[in-house]
Amino acid sequence: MTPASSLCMGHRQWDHSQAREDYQRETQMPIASDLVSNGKRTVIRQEEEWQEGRRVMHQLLSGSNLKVYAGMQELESVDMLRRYVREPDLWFSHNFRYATSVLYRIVMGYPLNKTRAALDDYQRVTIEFVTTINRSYVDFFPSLSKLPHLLQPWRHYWAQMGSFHRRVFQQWWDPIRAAVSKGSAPPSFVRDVLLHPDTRYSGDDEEAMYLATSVMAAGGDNTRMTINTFIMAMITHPEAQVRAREEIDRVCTSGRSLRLPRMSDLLEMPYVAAMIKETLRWRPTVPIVPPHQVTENLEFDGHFIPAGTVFLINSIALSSEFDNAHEFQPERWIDGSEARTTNNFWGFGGGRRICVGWKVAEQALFIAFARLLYCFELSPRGPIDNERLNHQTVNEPFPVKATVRSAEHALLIEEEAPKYEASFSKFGSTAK
Ligand code: HEM
Repeated sequence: MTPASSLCMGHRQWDHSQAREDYQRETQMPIASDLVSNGKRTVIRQEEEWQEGRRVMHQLLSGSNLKVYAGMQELESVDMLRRYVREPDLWFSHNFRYATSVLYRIVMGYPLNKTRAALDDYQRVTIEFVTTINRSYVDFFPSLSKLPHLLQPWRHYWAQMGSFHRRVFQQWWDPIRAAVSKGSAPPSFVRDVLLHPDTRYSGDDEEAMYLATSVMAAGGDNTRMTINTFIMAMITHPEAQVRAREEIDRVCTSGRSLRLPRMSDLLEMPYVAAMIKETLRWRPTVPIVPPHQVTENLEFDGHFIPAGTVFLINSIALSSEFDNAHEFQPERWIDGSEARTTNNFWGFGGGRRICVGWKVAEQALFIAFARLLYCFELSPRGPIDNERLNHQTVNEPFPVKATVRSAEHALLIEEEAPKYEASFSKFGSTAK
């Protein structure tokens, strides 16, 4: 991959370019892909190896599956709200737990029954991988990886990181694999799609492990970071917080009767829906999408782009094209398509490689945003620099005060909690 020049295409033609669906990744990344990912993390796999995984992952976008996932997301969000009430200072940790639990239920089928140490390892793996992409000069000049190993002093460091990631994945995968083989696994992406005989997935056990854990990691961590960004937006733009809450109150509060927002409220809450795009525009969760490659000659906006051209989607540049780009203004997206998150929007990438979990993410974010705002006032608990999101830290990234809005809201959360507990204890353990 050799980016030779830079051409700013802008965001306005996004739908046009996306519709061509002719992007693939043929770019080699000897560090991020080969050494750190054993060549098997789907998001940076090359076209041919990637296709089989993508065929299988498409099930994540099916309407009937999304309904099941919505139930899981509603359930897990109740646990998140309860944790916010009990330990408000650990808000960032509750966001992480919610995002990870949702993906664990979807992919592996179980509620999140992991120890703190296992969760920390898992988060470290994800953060390490994400910060590896586009980081090493070897990935920009892949021919360096053809040098004799003795002349590649960087190899050892990255290979060790890759071994650690593989070990952690194995610890998460083995129990699920065993439960599926024994016939005791609950419904999940792994049981019902990936390892199901009808799917005829052609990868071996290791391929399956990387696919399942890639989906979990890509989905969980991007969702976590986006919720953190949303919290930052709320504490620095109180007017947006008030406006969203008014919209949610209109739907969920009637006199003294309260109910939690539901997934089915999405169309009734255009401002909250628009917050999804605006959060991802304001401070993009994936600032630079992994490289794409044009597979046929393309005439685009007066430019000729030959087949084989490698290009990057630079989310930060696209985001800054807007009026008042540094302001958080969800209303800029209210055009009737605010609830369809990939319409005219690049935050989930594009073309054939577009994020396969964007609908899962849309649901997870909507329910988290709406429920957090319905139940909590969010404000800064110290000085804030809204450009420092500190996504890479496992500690509090910026100081936040989350205050439950009233005793009635706290009670509502407690009343919903037994449903979550029941779903957890059915698996032989209780929520910690
Ligand atoms: C706010 C949350 C999310 C953001 C911002 C996000 C963003 C992205 C981006 C930018 C890409 C690369 C697309 C491209 O190359 O054009 C991607 C790929 C991917 N995402 Fe997401 N994503 C999110 C949530 C999820 C969720 C919830 C899942 C799983 C359910 C998921 C699974 C994946 C996978 C598996 C890939 C690789 C797809 C492939 O290899 O074909 N993501 N995501």
